[in-house]
Amino acid sequence: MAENEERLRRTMMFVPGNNPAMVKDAGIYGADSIMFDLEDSVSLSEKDAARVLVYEALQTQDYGNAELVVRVNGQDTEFYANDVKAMVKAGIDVIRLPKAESADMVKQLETDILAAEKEFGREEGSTHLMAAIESAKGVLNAPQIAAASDRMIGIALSAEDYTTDMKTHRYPDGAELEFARNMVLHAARAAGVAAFDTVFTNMDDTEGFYRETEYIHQLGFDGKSLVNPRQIEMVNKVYEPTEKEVLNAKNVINAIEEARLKGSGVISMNGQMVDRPVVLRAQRVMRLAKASNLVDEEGNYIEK
Ligand SMILES: CC(C)(COP(=O)(O)OP(=O)(O)OC[C@H]1O[C@@H](n2cnc3c(N)ncnc32)[C@H](O)[C@@H]1OP(=O)(O)O)[C@@H](O)C(=O)NCCC(=O)NCCSC(=O)C[C@@](O)(CC(=O)O)C(=O)O
Ligand SMILES: [Mg+2]
Repeated sequence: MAENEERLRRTMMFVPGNNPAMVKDAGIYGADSIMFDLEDSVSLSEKDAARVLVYEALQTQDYGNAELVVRVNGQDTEFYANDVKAMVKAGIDVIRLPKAESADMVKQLETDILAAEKEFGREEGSTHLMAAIESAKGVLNAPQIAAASDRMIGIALSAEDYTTDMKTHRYPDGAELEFARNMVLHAARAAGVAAFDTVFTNMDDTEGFYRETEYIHQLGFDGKSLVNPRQIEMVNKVYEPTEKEVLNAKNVINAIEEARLKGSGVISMNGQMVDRPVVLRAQRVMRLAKASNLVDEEGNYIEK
């Protein structure tokens, strides 16, 4: 990936940290981000074993280009400190803080990561972090949470815990999540970090999964947290640009490059004004097209 190119994070798949087969094979499904879980999918009696299993896997397995994330246990647990230390030592890309409710919690994680980087000789600042918003308090503090650290890559809505906190549960139309989704999304965008929608847990409801993914794609989320590899291809399908969108994006990028050579930042293309926001959208379409193998190295659409 080029230095300044924004990483695509359409799919962030949870992998229970106590399941050796799933941990070993997690790289074969093509998720943009693999998220090893040490928190709620791991029973209390297996917490230490899961940490060791994930640590070993990070030393020995090849997960290709996937971003590697670990969801550590909460800061109020006896496992949190050892989780953070072990994962920083292993060289994890991102630590996901569950049940984030304040900027102070994020700053605490930042402090703990820095201490571990120093202790284990990791480059300072090389470990990134993200926060999961799982309660009313977390939603209301989402703007401060998202902006709390330079290491922050994104915030995620966690609807299972959130709906429990709100004394409701999940409904097919998602009305109970409307406020939280919009808060998380706006907080992320205002802080310049990624926004992840929540997991969808009914593996057999393909229609419901597509409906929810199309909705959050329309809102502007970068992607979703997932619990099963079968969901990856469905999300990628929803985020895949159409041929018309790719051709238009390519034309926009060509036209603006020509205009810049002539010293102009705004042009008209087919009667439509093309300026910076249009160019940024076109660049994102081209990144998505590349990830879906719709274009060649030069960005030309590959006819099927
Ligand atoms: C759901 C199910 C049991 C279904 O099992 P099934 O057996 O029907 O799956 P199949 O499709 O038949 O599996 C076909 C092949 O894929 C392999 N495979 C399946 N899943 C895989 C996977 N995840 N990673 C790698 N490999 C996988 C499998 O081993 C098999 O491999 P093989 O035998 O070789 O063919 C299974 O997927 C699973 O355990 N998921 C993870 C659950 C989990 O992590 N929950 C915690 C996170 S949520 C949470 O905490 C709430 C939250 O906190 C969220 C937030 O914060 O966002 C909030 O508050 O909202
Ligand atoms: Mg949760």
